[in-house]
Amino acid sequence: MTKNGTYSSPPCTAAEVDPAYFDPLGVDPEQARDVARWRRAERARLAGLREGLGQAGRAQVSDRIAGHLGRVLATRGVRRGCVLSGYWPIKGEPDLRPALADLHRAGVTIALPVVEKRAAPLVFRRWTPETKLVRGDWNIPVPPPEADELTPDTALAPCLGWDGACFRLGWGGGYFDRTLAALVPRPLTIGIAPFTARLPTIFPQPHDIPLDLILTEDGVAAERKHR
Ligand SMILES: Nc1nc2c(c(=O)[nH]1)N(C=O)[C@@H](CNc1ccc(C(=O)N[C@@H](CCC(=O)O)C(=O)O)cc1)CN2
Ligand SMILES: Nc1ncnc2c1ncn2[C@@H]1O[C@H](COP(=O)(O)OP(=O)(O)OP(=O)(O)O)[C@@H](O)[C@H]1O
Repeated sequence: MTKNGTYSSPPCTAAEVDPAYFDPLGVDPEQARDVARWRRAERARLAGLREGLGQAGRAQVSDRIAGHLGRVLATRGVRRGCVLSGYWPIKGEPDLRPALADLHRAGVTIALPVVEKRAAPLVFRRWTPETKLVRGDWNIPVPPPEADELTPDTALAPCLGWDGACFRLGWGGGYFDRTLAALVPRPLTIGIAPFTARLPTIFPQPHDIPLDLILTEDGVAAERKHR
């Protein structure tokens, strides 16, 4: 600490030593509060927008995303023996469960995310079409505790909102960011969302980790060239 109360080394150093470390002192508290408030309002607006698509509109979005997913995964080398984490859709998220079942039949090992500890990285557990799910945190159906724990090499991340730099706005728990910060090597990450959930920017904060690509009903809508 220097005499004017600032630290003599930049706040990013700790995160470089341990990528799971996120320094709250690296954030201007006033700006962080403004962004948090804006995100809360955007989450409500985006959830309403998705609601407005109606069941039929959402089903069409889901089917079209599923149609693109196979090709994107094949291009990225996801095949038999790979571990892909999906998600069990909640609150109008695109429903890719039929695609997950198809991938399972094609020999891809499927996992689902589980909140086993609040404010901690997600755990991934094996799912097959025969798995009897149990109610997890936030009532999200999850594989039972005895299902194998896996490390995904590819992860699907449902997005409430997304931007052109591949940043994701989720439900506000920070779970995907914490998980990606802790996973070395980082899996290939694919954000899943309707195209209309696009934002000019999510005002990325130091803890936000961009995804590798965003897949919408129109196909790949954003992509990072360098991982
Ligand atoms: N289908 C699906 N499964 C998923 C996710 C997802 O986005 N979709 N997640 C993706 O990460 C994880 C669960 N994410 C969660 C995110 C927030 C809260 C939660 O309790 N939210 C509080 C607000 C928290 C806050 O603002 O600090 C709430 O709404 O009451 C729970 C789980 C894992 N599984
Ligand atoms: N690596 C991290 N370490 C500590 N806290 C983190 C980390 N990543 C995110 N958080 C905290 O989580 C909170 C929510 O983050 P954010 O608004 O980005 O959520 P989100 O990505 O939309 O949610 P989710 O991933 O659960 O859908 C923030 O207050 C942030 O400080």
